[in-house]
Amino acid sequence: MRTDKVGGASDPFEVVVIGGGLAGLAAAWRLRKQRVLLLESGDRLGGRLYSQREDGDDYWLNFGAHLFPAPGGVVDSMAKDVGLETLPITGSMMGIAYKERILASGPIESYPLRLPLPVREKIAFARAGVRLKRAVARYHQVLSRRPGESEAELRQRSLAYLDDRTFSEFLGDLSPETASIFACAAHRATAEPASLSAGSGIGLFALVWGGAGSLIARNLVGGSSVLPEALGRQLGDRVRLGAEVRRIAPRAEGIQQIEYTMDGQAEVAEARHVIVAVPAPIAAPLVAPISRVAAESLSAITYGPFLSMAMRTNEVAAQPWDDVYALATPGRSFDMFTNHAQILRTSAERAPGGSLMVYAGGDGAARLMARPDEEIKQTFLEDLHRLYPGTRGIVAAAKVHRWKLGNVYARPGRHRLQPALEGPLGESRNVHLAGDYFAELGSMETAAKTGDSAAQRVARALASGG
Ligand SMILES: Cc1cc2nc3c(=O)[nH]c(=O)nc-3n(C[C@H](O)[C@H](O)[C@H](O)COP(=O)(O)OP(=O)(O)OC[C@H]3O[C@@H](n4cnc5c(N)ncnc54)[C@H](O)[C@@H]3O)c2cc1C
Repeated sequence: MRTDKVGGASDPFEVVVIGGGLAGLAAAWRLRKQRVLLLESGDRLGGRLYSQREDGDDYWLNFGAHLFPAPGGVVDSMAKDVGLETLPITGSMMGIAYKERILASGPIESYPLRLPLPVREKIAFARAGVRLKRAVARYHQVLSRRPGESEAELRQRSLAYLDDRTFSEFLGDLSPETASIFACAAHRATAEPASLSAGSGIGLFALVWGGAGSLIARNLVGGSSVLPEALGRQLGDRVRLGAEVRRIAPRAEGIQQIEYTMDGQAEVAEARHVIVAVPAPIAAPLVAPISRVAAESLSAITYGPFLSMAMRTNEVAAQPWDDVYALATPGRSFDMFTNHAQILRTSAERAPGGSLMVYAGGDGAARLMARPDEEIKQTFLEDLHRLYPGTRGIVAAAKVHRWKLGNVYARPGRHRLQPALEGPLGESRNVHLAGDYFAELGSMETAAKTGDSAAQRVARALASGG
């Protein structure tokens, strides 16, 4: 076993970051002028940001997160630091396809009237919609930041909002048809309405209806992976890929020992601070020797799966989905249809080809992801052709990706887990958590923000000799 300090020097690393998703990257990026090492178990950076682009192709395949937050946040600032710029999405983001009808324009309040539902269903759907709209308005009111309130305090209030019941209980009795429409929305959080907390379900709609300033309103030309790749290039040898951390343990006062494997070899690094930026179920056993209570909270955090299929298409003419960015698709094998070429449809002349993705979340995704790739492809493609018959014959390539830990979601009672996760952990207060699970719904910005906050804490401690 090799013990790695700083390039052979006798001092330990100032900080080791575990996990190269956005949370870990934000931490490493903030601390790039320190002696920092980022350990990532996979063969690429980005975690749940994952896109692929063939050399010379204008289009990219997208498998994971793709909606970037509005300017002004941590993700935006990192992107700008490496010379990238996200662009506002101009296509429809709130479309819905139900049975044979596709609604991709007009006020959402009009959807219940325009969907092919029996009159009684339209009324029930409209009623639930009004309750939800009111709850979203209240959510924005209640959760606007109070003077002097810290991020952690705001998070705690946000997690506690309507955390005593499920989203199903909040929605009340719905017929199976209307319930399937709301279930499709909950699947965007990888949950079923009966397991999602009411506050979380309302927060999801607040996000989706959030408009241009929302956490999910922009795109990165070239694909989401362009950002982690650019950060990785600049971080250079501060990053180790294929480095799977197995254990963290206090070695001496103020020093943590990080055991990992790389290229089949056992390795050890030592560090004054450790930022653990891996999903909660993976973080739990890692921090157990340092904080039992944090490990227990991490183990109780819930994730659901996503199953995505990215497709390169080879159409030569304009298509009915050209102006659509995202469409909810209740009642199908997938819950969402997204058009990743939409951001490129800026000129009057429409370039041939395109890139689409469909994905499922929640119980349906869990069932289907157990099947072989070919069966998943066939199931998704048949449904896609029913949705847009024009897709028949133009799908040149389709690739499936399984996200077992697709996204984090809050169950009722979630806010009680939070205090154990905030702030430095352990006797030496030098182990820190970061990740999207700090919020009731995972997002790029939460991940990056928590990584950045942990890094700022570390920078302050190092500056004062800690
Ligand atoms: C299909 C899909 C669509 C999504 N859409 C959006 C969207 O449009 N907008 C949005 O804001 N969010 C979206 N999300 C959520 C968003 O991707 C996540 O919230 C965010 O990227 C999480 O970042 P993270 O750094 O916390 O975790 P991750 O991205 O999961 O990063 C954790 C990293 O740790 C590594 N790791 C794990 N174990 C170890 C170990 N033992 N040692 C070393 N490394 C380890 C992993 O390989 C991974 O790279 C989506 C997610 C999915 C899956």
